[in-house]
Amino acid sequence: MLELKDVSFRVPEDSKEEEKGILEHVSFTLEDNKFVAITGPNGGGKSTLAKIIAGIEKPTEGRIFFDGEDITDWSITERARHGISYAFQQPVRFKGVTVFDLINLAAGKDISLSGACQYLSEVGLCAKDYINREVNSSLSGGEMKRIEIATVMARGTRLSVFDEPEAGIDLWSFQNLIHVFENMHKQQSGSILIISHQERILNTADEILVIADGKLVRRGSKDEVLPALLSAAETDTGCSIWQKGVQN
Ligand SMILES: Nc1ncnc2c1ncn2[C@@H]1O[C@H](COP(=O)(O)OP(=O)(O)OP(=O)(O)O)[C@@H](O)[C@H]1O
Repeated sequence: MLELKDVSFRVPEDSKEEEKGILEHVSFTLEDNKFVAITGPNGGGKSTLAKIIAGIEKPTEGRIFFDGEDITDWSITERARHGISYAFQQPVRFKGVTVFDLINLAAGKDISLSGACQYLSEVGLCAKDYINREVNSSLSGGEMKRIEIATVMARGTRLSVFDEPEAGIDLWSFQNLIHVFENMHKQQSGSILIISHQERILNTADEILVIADGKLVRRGSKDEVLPALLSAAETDTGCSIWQKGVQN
């Protein structure tokens, strides 16, 4: 379904003529109906990779294919139209738009109030308290995250990319969030690519990719990757755990 071929993303270094490599020669394929988690140290390049897949950033090198078609030069809108959804690490707010409008817009067709409320309930929000609220700064970060996850569910696209959906979500809601992703996966309504630092989310994945220092340093099933990450995390600190415990 999705294929990244030798993708790099470089930016000019401040006050230098050299370039800084944020992502370096990343290649992988993502099959239909798979749940893939991307993890790795802070600043490793995970969000940049997600943005490149969604079309928010353009790779400086390499190509991206979706169903065999080269989508590297496609805009976010074109990618969304062809079935790629993206949930931001820090969701965008829309003044003057209600939560209902946003879910309705995401669904791409007129849905009933109860249909929209169902999505909110699934992400642990009391629908009647939120459905008519404006998507503005009065909503907390955790509420925004959950509303955004509800909109991605309403879109029901072939590939849903979530950037740290757990960020800012309280512990109780986090348990429910795990079920949301488990259910999405069970329903096999598309592929899920999720950036996460949470063991429980990584545990739900069919496959884990580890991105460190801009490179794909490890890829495998959770049984292959997770034990190495966890044991390294117990005995080590800092960036080296990602390199040491996870090398092929
Ligand atoms: N456009 C840009 N210009 C300069 N530096 C950038 C740019 N985009 C990303 N970076 C840098 O690239 C590195 C990777 O950022 P990215 O947000 O992809 O990391 P991450 O793995 O998602 O981190 P985290 O786990 O903290 O969310 C960071 O050091 C970031 O500051």
